[in-house]
Amino acid sequence: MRIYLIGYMGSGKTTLGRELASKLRFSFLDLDKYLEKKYFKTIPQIFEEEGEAAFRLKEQACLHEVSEFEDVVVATGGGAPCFFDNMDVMNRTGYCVFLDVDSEELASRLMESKTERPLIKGKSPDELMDFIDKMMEKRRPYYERASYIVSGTNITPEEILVRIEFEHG
Ligand SMILES: Nc1ncnc2c1ncn2[C@@H]1O[C@H](COP(=O)(O)OP(=O)(O)OP(=O)(O)O)[C@@H](O)[C@H]1O
Ligand SMILES: O=C(O)C1=C[C@@H](O)[C@@H](O)[C@H](O)C1
Ligand SMILES: [Mg+2]
Repeated sequence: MRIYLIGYMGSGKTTLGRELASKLRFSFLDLDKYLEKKYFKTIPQIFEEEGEAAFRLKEQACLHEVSEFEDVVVATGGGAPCFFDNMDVMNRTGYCVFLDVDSEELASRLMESKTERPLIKGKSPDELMDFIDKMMEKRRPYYERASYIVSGTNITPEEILVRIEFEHG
């Protein structure tokens, strides 16, 4: 059994993923952290030294590995569902949950921690909102291929569990 949390940067994948895993007594895995450990480099370093295309290939390789782990909640990278066969892999090997948080809320959360996220580094609040809106438009069709979509500014792990248990017993 595997649960994949997908959604934009700041949607709460890491925060909710940890809580969900602890409730299910599953392990928790953050795909970004897994990648950094595997390649001995931080994500900002990979973006800077090798470019985004190289990062996406590494991300795909990590997802393929993780898709064979048992009883795990995986917080994916924000862009992971939108590249290669990643969405197919997740839907084939587990339950995929899209955390659908609106851009205003995302921008306010990300303003506090954007230095660690290379795609949004250095943006003003207005630039950030605009950037998120444009990117969400492109990403939404991928995200919406998830088995479950949960939305709002205060998504709880219980809400996700209820959806999964209700539909799968
Ligand atoms: N339900 C929530 N309500 C309010 N704030 C939240 C909620 N979930 C997460 N946050 C806050 O939003 C920020 C981003 O959360 P988190 O790191 O879990 O997102 P993420 O989806 O893992 O982002 P990334 O894709 O960049 O890894 C954190 O500061 C976290 O405390
Ligand atoms: O939204 C994205 O494309 C990204 C999100 C982060 O989780 C990291 O995977 C990386 O910074 C790229
Ligand atoms: Mg995260």
